Amino acid sequence: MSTIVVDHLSKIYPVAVKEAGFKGTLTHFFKRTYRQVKAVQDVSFQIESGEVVGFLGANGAGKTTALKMLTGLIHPTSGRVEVAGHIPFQRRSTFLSKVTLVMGQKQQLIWDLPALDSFKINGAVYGISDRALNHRVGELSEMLSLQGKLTQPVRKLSLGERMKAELLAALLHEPNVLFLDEPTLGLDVNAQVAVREFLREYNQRYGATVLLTSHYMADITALCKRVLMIHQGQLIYDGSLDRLVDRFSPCREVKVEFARPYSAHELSVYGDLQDVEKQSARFLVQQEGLTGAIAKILADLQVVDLTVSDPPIEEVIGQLFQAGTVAG
Ligand SMILES: Nc1ncnc2c1ncn2[C@@H]1O[C@H](COP(=O)(O)OP(=O)(O)OP(=O)(O)O)[C@@H](O)[C@H]1O
Repeated sequence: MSTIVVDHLSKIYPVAVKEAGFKGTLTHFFKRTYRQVKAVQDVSFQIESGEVVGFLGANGAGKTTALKMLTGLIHPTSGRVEVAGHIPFQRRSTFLSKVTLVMGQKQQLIWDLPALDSFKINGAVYGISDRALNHRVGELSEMLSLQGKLTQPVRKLSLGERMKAELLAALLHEPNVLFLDEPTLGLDVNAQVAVREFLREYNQRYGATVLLTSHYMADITALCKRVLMIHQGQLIYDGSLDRLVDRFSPCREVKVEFARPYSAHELSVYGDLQDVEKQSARFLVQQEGLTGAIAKILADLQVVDLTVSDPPIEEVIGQLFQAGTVAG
């Protein structure tokens, strides 16, 4: 059974336009003109109970807007959304008790209080008994390896511990539909892995349905078999991650530091040049040509350091769009 049903969903934001200067301010004051930002355009998909789905798109593609409509924070301009059998924007308590939204860049825990105190406040808001709350905190803090960290003020926790405590707070009411917007944003690699492992275990233990956005491809590959890809508000891909990667010959990111400066013109023959600074450069190189490209860079140029990594997901997506390899 589909837990999430999105049917021809659109969101248009009216944005006031103001011309520069005093005249512009005066005109704006008396008669406002608006332009329309089509943040989400005619998007349809369904997510089955227990699925973990990655929601991909470059900055400004419309992911957060879609998540806000799915959680009832904003009203769609048109189309229909149903989550766990509810219309989100009605904000019924039966709906709110089933879903949670975690935004990596926003925090709900109170900075100067121990996380445990914030949990008690959340518990009261959701009407969770002390006994049930203690049990839930014990279970989740064990899964998140947070024991002993919940009685110190949140400001004293590391970023990774704080994100885990944020997750704990967001899951106290036992939601089974999780909307996660960049849950690993800014975390170091170990903390990213810990959060990922937790999400996998939570999904398996509680059969939770998860829709996840992340700029870290590793989050998506570790957790999601299926991905939705949104571009300029439109859904351009809905299918398996494997098929997406198969369809696009993956690139690697090659960062090089040189002993002397080279011009962009000189460097452009070694790969798809992304940035050049004084004595460093960053390329995207197709996987199959990687060894040859590195050998040529090392042979031709005065290299001090060279690293190869996965490119940021936005660039992978950007490449996909440029190459026109992803069709609707
Ligand atoms: N409240 C708003 N008013 C006007 N325009 C908005 C508003 N919120 C978002 N937008 C615009 O809608 C578009 C989609 O934004 P959204 O935040 O949904 O993208 P996103 O995919 O989540 O991006 P990011 O990865 O950068 O968070 C962007 O052009 C953005 O500027």
